[in-house]
Amino acid sequence: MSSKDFTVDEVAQHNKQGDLWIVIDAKVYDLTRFADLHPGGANVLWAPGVGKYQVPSPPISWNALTQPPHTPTAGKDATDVFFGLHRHEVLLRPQYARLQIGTVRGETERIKPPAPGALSRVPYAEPTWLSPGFHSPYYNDGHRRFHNAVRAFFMAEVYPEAMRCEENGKRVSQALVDKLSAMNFLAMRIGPGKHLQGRVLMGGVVTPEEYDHFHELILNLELARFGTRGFVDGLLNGGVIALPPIFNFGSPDIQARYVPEILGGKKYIALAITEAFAGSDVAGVQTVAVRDGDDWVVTGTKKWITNGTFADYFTTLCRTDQGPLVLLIPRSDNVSTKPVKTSYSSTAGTAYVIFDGARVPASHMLGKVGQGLYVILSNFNHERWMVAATSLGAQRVIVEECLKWTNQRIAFKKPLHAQAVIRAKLALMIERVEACQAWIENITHQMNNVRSLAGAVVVHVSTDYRFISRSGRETAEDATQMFGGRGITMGGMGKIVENFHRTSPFDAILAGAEDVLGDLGVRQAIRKIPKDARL
Ligand code: HEM
Repeated sequence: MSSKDFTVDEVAQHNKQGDLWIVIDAKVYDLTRFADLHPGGANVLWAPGVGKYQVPSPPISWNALTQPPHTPTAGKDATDVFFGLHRHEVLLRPQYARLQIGTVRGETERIKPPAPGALSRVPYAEPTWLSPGFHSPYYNDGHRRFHNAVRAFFMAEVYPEAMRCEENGKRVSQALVDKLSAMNFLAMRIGPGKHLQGRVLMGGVVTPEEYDHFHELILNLELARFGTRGFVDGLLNGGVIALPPIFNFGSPDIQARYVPEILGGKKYIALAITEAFAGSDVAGVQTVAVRDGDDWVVTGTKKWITNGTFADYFTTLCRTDQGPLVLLIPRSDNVSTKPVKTSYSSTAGTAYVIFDGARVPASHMLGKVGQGLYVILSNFNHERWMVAATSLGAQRVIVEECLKWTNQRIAFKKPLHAQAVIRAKLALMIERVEACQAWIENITHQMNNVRSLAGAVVVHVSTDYRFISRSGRETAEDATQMFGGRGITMGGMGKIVENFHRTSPFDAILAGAEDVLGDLGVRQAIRKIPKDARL
């Protein structure tokens, strides 16, 4: 017998205070010294059925639903008790993994976390194009290769920092930005276009010519899988929304001077539109630009500016005596920022920005005087689509969280999903996420096939955006009910649901309030009703 191979009888003898072993999924843990340090307290570990090892019951499976009457397993072995109270990741943390002293003879572990980057096998946890047996008209093998590379890279390189920054509120590290920049992450997030020319994307897995909006959709959906909304916005979202006006309206000199260092991750940029004075009514901004010789002098404030706390440049909407104007304003002694504490993590760098007579040369105009609203509004559609994609990605993770949780949580002596009311909530969140996916893929296909988001597509982006953000909040509510106290607790079992419940309102506000956008979509549709259309 190997020293790490214990019989069931041996394990069962270590079942008292001062000598406590338990088995979780065929692995033997010595909790004797850990008991007093256990965050859940020591006494729960002496509870009947915990230290005393029993032959594990069959795993509670999704199929159990179809096999009534279900055999209750609560409290009969430490595996089920453990997974009713902790996420699997607890066992993988090095300080806890070392509590394992061996395995139970003749048994093998059954509960394995998917390998980093692997697809989830939980139903609905992946979009259908990634699910065995399904087909899609939108994705090809190149998209699959890209997806594999992105998920593996994100899980290995980005996920650990996402967890840290979401909690400690610090901005993304330069080391990670450098790694992302080597993949041309920010350039890819802006979408297909001339700015990709000559770049090696994701290590060369896709060429700039092949790169399309479905690649971009994949990036957004994968980012959302972290369940860290603040960090996702902190991950250079400022650049995603502030650079296009430079591409589309900046002079060649301005582009040559600023774009390379921003796409290279050496400098940061934010989009400065919203103010305490004006949100969805962008035309109401109060920040003023006054012409003084060859310069513009800017005075005013901006609020809720994503990445603003660490931005070097601001793509800024101002008013002038001849109409709205967008200026690229570098940080200077006359530009200051301070954090705005919102309900998501300050890793997003959300800022209050004060322009106090900031002077910029006229060469920094992005478009003409009077054209400012056009510059900004033409940028909004892409941002809305991105926010909708982020919301969708997060909703899918919530569906997976809820399916797993209701499968492993025992209440009233049955898995939670033995309750019809829980299954009804699951059905609703599944149908919402699949409808959102179908809708966004349709829009993405249109984006691949029109030169700019115009006419009918804009109508759809507006209503699509509203549908997805509303679905997100309904799913957040349902998920929170299923997780109970855990759904309102930061950290632990319900941490992803809690994060989504707290941050899903962002999806209904960023890039224009969802109600304003829904109304915009309907007004545009009304304008398009043929004059001779009658019932
Ligand atoms: C290897 C064994 C174990 C380790 C490493 C461990 C670790 C932890 C940790 C880190 C937490 C804090 C919450 C979290 O991060 O999820 C926790 C909470 C808790 N643990 Fe354990 N635990 C173990 C076994 C058990 C067992 C067998 C029980 C059985 C009764 C138990 C009962 C609890 C309870 C009741 C809480 C509080 C849960 C809450 O606040 O929602 N733990 N444990």
